Order: sequence, then structure tokens, then C-alpha cells
Amino acid sequence: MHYYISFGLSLLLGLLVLLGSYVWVKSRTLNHIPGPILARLTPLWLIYYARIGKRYMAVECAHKVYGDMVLISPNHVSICHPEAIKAIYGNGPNALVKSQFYNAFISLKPSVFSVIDSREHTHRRRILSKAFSSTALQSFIPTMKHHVSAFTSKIDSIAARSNTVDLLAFINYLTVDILSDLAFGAPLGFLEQESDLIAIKTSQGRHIEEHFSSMISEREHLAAVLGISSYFRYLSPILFDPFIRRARKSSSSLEQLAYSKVLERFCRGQNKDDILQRLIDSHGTTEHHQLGDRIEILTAETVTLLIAGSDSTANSIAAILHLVLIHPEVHKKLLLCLEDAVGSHKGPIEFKQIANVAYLSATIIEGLRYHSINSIGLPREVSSHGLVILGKYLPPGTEVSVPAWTAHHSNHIWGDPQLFRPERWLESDIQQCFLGFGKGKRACIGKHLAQMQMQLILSTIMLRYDMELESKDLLSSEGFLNRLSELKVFLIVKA
Ligand code: HEM
Repeated sequence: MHYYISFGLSLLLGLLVLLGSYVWVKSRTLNHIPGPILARLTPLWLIYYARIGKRYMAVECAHKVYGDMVLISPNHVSICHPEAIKAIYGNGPNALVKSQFYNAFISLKPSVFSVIDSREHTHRRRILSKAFSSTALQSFIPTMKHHVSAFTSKIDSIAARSNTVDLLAFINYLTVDILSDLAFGAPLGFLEQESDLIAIKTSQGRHIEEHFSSMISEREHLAAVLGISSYFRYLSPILFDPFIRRARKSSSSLEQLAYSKVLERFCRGQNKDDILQRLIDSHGTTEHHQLGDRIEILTAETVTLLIAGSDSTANSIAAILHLVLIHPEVHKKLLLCLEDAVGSHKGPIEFKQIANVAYLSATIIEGLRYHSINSIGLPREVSSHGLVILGKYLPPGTEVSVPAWTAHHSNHIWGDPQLFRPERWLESDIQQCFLGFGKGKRACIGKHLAQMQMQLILSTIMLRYDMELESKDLLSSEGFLNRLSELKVFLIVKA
């Protein structure tokens, strides 16, 4: 009975959204932008594809049919053109702000990632930047090395008892341990326990266990779906969709985990030199919020760091490794370059030995282009001046984005986008069309930390193990990120 009522309500509300959108779109001035008929009428077209994890593919197909500018939702124009990258993500006084899409990513309070107001963002970003300064990055190296060593010990022992390993899972444990150690002064200990199962105390005081990686992927997927329409976001609590219920639970568990870490630090009054302490000190001295507000802001920043700092790095490393393993010529060349820099020993690597291996950096960025962990267009809002792109006028309030996957696979931009060819990054300066770390003032704050981790972890794995993929197919599914399903390899420690 409950099922039928929920289903009926969902249907009715869906129809209302459809009708409302139709009336609304007629009154707007985006009729000159082509796009799939359903997408022109209702956000449900985009919501559907985001929900089934195929948004970037649907948008890619729409661009193939309709050209560089496509209406992918009644108020959202997707633009795949170098000119659009500058116009949408460029800096300067007229820089566009993030759209309402990011409200769906808010945990308790907006974080540096989800905050929309430009002044508030500048303030938050300034505080966090200190934790990612070049001095801070240098101080992170021993922690990274320590956990990479624990990772190789673990993989060695697993390889000794069974030579197939899901490297994605272990790389995930490693990046979470590194990030949690840097952020809270102690790792969550996933490598040690060979699992990402974590005990969480809920807001009702119950103790539950959740898989960290599932919590993140469900939370991000939900936000990427609900962010598409604020109406849909408000209606979501009453919609009958087990995915929404499960993901809401995951979001709240993740919030609780971050909240407990922040609260613990406040109660114990520790004075550690980690990212959380730096945030506490800066927020304490520069803001006049009540204690409750401060804790909520710090929780929001902690959730962002936990998600952004581990998941994207682990998935990127796994995708790059997969691409290297299915391209023997790249594999061979990369190994030669690494052995040149480090020697053929398989022991711990010093970061400075591989920091300047140009072919390694080129392979990493080519992997980020080719697989595009971040595949969707990151939306911004046209300011009160309106915007002219490719000769077409877009009125104030229009959502605009450059679809990262489509841009990274555009023949027009790359010439041979279907080839995995690190050499392209050594031949010419093509950074301006690369969206892997975002662009402009909202670009990734953890870019250098991520690059350091990718360099260290990839070279360690490549120099230490002989590997063969169980399957050459790279299975992934898209939530907010285009995450891999697994990376199973037959692996032995090199002789
Ligand atoms: C390979 C790994 C990574 C990739 C591909 C990546 C990608 C991105 C992208 C594309 C954005 C822009 C998002 C947007 O405009 O909506 C972003 C923002 C952000 N990233 Fe990363 N990221 C990575 C690693 C990290 C790490 C290690 C951290 C921190 C520990 C981090 C923290 C952040 C934060 C805080 C933002 C929001 C910045 C702002 O709005 O000012 N990311 N990242």
C-alpha cells in the first residue's frame, strides 16, 4: 500500500515538474539553443541519465547530434569549445560563480567546495590554502612514504598467498590512510585491517558499520542527481527510490564521522600540526561564529577533504595504471624512465628521485584526460550582465558548463583523442583545454598533493611488481566522479 502511495505521489510530482518546466522554458530565451526535446522541456532528462550513471555519455551523444552548444536541461547549456573554457571558468572581475547545483553537496554548512558566494569562497579558500602551501606539501612527504611502505608490505603478503589482487581497493585504503593521517593526525587504518569498514556513532547514538568507499560514492552520486533541479531536491525525501534512501543514510553517516573527528579534537584540545588543527586555528581567529557553527563549518570542510582528497586520487591512480598496462609501449617507456631516475631497485622511493621524470607526469595527465575521473560539466551561473559565447546570447541565471569527458575526447581539440599518448604533453603546451583539476578560482586546491601521491604511488607499484590485468575492460560508473568498479591484477614481486 505504502509503495503504491509513494509511487503515485512520485508520478504526480514528476508530471508537475514536467509541466512547470514546460511553462517556464517557454518564457525563457534559450529557444535558440538546440537540444534533445525532453531535455528542453524538463530537467528529468538529465536527472534520469545522472541517476543511472550515464550522464556524461548522454551529453556526449547530444553534442554529436546538436553541435557545440546543447540545451541539456531547460536552463542548462552545455558548451564544448575552447572559447567556452575561458568564458565559463576564467578568472577576473566577471568570473562566473558556481550554480545552485552545488547546494546539493552541502553537509551541515557550505564548504570551500560547495559555497557559492564569491567573497565567502575567497575567505574559505585563503584559510585552506595555508594547509596546502609548498612548505606544507614538503612536510607531507614522510607521511606519504610511511603509508606507501605499509601498502607494499600488505600487497607483498597478499601476492604471496594469492596472486590476484583488487588494486583499486588497496589504493583506496592507502589514499584514505594518507589523507586521514594528514588531516587528523592518525590514519583510519584501512590498510592494516585490509578493509574500509568503519564504525560510526549515529546522531541517535546507535553504533553502525559502513564501508567508507560506498558512503562516499553514494553521497556523491545522490548530490550529482539532486543538484540538477532544486525542485527535485526538495521533493526527494518523499520520492520512492531505494537509492535515494540509501544514499541519504550514507551522507548522514559520513557527516557523523567527520563531526565526531572535529568534536573529538575540540574536546581533547590536542594541539597537533595537522590540517584539521590549522583549520581550527584559522577559523577560530578570523570568524566570530558560535561554537556550534564553527564545529559545523569545520565538519563541512572535513567531509570535503575526506571525499575530494582520497576518492579522486585513488580512482585516478587505478585508471592510469590500467591504461599503462594495456599500452605495452607506454609501459616499457615509463619503466625505462623510472629505472633511469631511481635505478632498478624495488625498495622505497624518495619523492625527489621521481619528482622531475617528465614522462611520468605526462602519463599521469594523459591518463586524467583519457579516463576523465571528473567527466561531467561543472556548472556555473551566467551573471547579471548575460554572456555571449560562440555568437549566442545567454541570459543572466543560465547554467553553463563545459562537459569534461566530451572536451577531453574532442577531435577538434586533440586531433587523435582516442589514442592514449603521453607524448602529446611533451610536444606542445595544451594545458588550456585540460579540465582534470578544474579551472580558475574554483580549481582543485589539492592538485599538487594529488600529483605528488600519484607520482609516488604509481612509480612504486611499477618498479616493484610484474602485473597482468585480469580483464582489459575498464569498468566504471558515474556518480559525481567516473569511478572504477575494480582493478584486478595478477601480480608478483619482481625478482
Ligand atoms: C587526482 C586527484 C584529484 C582530482 C582529479 C581532482 C579534481 C578536482 C576538480 C575537477 C575540482 C573542481 C570542482 C568544481 O569546480 O566543481 C576540484 C576541486 C577541489 N578539490 Fe580536487 N581533485 C583531486 C584531488 C584532491 C585532493 C587530494 C584534495 C585535498 C586533499 C582536493 C580538494 C579539492 C577541493 C577542496 C576543491 C574545491 C576547491 C574550490 O572550490 O575552491 N582534491 N578537484
